[in-house]
Amino acid sequence: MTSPSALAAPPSWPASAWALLLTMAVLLVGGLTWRRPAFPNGAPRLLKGWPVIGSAGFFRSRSDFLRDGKAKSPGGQFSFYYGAHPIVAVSGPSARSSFYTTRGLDLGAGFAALFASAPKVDHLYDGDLTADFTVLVKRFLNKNRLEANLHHLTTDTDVALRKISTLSAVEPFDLMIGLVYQLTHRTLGSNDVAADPGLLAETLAIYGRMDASSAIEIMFPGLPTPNKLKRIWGGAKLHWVFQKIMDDRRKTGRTEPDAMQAMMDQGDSDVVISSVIIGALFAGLVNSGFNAAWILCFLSDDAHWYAEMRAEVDAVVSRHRLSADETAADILPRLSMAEWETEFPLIDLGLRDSIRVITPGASIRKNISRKDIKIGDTGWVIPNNAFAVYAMHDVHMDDRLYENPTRWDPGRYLPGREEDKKAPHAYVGWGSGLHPCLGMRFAKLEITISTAMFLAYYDFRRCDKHGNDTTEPLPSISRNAIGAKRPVTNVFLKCSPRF
Ligand code: HEM
Repeated sequence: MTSPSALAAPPSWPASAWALLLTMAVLLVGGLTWRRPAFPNGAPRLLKGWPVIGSAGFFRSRSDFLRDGKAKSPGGQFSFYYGAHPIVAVSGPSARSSFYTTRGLDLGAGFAALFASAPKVDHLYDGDLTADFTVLVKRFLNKNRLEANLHHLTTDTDVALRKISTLSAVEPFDLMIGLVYQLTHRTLGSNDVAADPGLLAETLAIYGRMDASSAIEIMFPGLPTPNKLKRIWGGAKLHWVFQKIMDDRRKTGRTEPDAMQAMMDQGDSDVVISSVIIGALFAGLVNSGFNAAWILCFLSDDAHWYAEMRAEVDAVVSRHRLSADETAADILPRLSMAEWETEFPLIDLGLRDSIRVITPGASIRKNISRKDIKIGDTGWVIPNNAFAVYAMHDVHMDDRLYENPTRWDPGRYLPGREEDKKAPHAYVGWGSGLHPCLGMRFAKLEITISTAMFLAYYDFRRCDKHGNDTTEPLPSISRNAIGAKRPVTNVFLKCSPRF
């Protein structure tokens, strides 16, 4: 038997430490392997991955991993493990239809388990966060609320655009991500944050630090990984900021016509309110901010669509002008919601194709139906309790549907081409089937406003970081990322005022 003094003796410590580590590793491997459910016979062929961690490529280079796996597998369907999670990767038209339309394939459960880059608040919350979030987002994004809030969107955009320096190069991603964050607070968050540049910057920075999802955290959901601790800390810090605002409102009796107040008035707890706001801001940031900026980049690279969309905006401005001395800044904020939604069809197509081109990654579901689910007519199944993933590129980059698919080309949706209608669920950029995006109306509204006002206020062209003209092609898009990203190198724009 080892005596206590022997344990304390310096030479024996490294050996004991190694033994302890080894034991932990064996327990971890054993535990994981033991917990891994086996794929039943009807599941697609299992792709062999690493022991314990499984197929790390799903995390490191998702698009390549799913493309290669499809190419190597009979019928394009395959199974793999990611840590303890059994996952079936589906592809092709028939599999896509069943992925998007089968009840029992749950979006929230898939997202919760295989995504880990949002601030984490669920440890504070004992209800069904996903279900509550969905109900509240639907409530706050209805037409009347959006309409009542419209003046904030145009005023905030006006203020942000007027701050643009016409002397130096403008980096569109910081500009648009900051603006979208502010507009999302106006609509689904707190006016106190939206109106305070300091609070906006402080809280936006917390999301910025959360950009990277952690492979280890997803593989080993029980471990307190640094990423998980960072997300918990981020969620807590955001909650404290929002709680302070709510306390102040209660103490002073001050009210605001915003989502935070509406939830306070109906008696939601502070944690529910923070959780909904944090989730909504995250949904806005990961998609809307990037698209708002990418559209400007694509326009700066495409003289035809730049001229067409600028003319569309100018025609709207002329149509609504009441006197000769009015500028676009006087006219555009007067537009009603219906006018914003119907008078900019080309900007809408620009956004549609931006989403198709820049959104990498995969849609995720979990089979919670308690039985195996058939993958279309492929003959394979998604086993009960397994996850299913569908890579967006499988359809969006299919050159049998989309001509020259990596090119941004809003004209591909116009009558005569209508490439997105060539097959069922051929466009999944706003979701499809059972899970259309619940934020689409708001996202379209804010991106139409930011793009139209940018085109109305400035002429712009690509430049380098010193403001000199450049003919360099647009930098490429990180297709292997898990969500939308900035370009791999910075893009800059030189802006000249139009009035
Ligand atoms: C350009 C901006 C946006 C794009 C491209 C986008 C895209 C999508 C897509 C593709 C899905 C379906 C995901 C899947 O099938 O796995 C989705 C779902 C969803 N989106 Fe968006 N989204 C955007 C903005 C927003 C905003 C601002 C919100 C507001 C909070 C939001 C809230 C949601 C919600 C709650 C769902 C889940 C719907 C469900 O569970 O059925 N989205 N979105």
